[in-house]
Amino acid sequence: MSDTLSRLYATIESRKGASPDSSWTAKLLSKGPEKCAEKFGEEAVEAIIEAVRNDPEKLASECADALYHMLVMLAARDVPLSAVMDVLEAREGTSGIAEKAARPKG
Ligand SMILES: N=c1c2ncn([C@@H]3O[C@H](COP(=O)(O)OP(=O)(O)OP(=O)(O)O)[C@@H](O)[C@H]3O)c2ncn1[C@@H]1O[C@H](COP(=O)(O)O)[C@@H](O)[C@H]1O
Repeated sequence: MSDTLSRLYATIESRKGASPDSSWTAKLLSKGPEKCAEKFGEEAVEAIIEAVRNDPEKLASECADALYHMLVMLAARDVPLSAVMDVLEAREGTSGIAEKAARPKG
């Protein structure tokens, strides 16, 4: 599963500097990191709408769009997918409830 994401991230990286006429990724990246972030936000909202509507097929499709646009947003800021995976791996085995309780109060 994460192999698919890794391959997709590598494809997105390879589009840096490609022609915006032939690649949607290149077109998006050429608009800058802020636009990429905005686009991710739009796609995330579309996924939320399908989750609320409870349409499993459309939810899966919108989440695929959101994941793709999240990877584009990361690439636009030169944050590798491995950095995200490292954070997730470091959290493995720690309950979210325990993590929240251990946070410094402030
Ligand atoms: N996974 C995706 C993917 N998901 C969604 N999209 C595109 O993201 C776009 C967003 O859809 P929208 O409906 O929001 O587009 P829109 O309404 O025209 O956008 P606006 O003009 O309203 O901003 C569409 O053009 C989709 O085709 C994707 N484009 C590319 N990929 C992957 O990226 C690879 C490289 O793609 P290119 O960079 O185009 O070669 C592909 O082989 C795929 O694996």
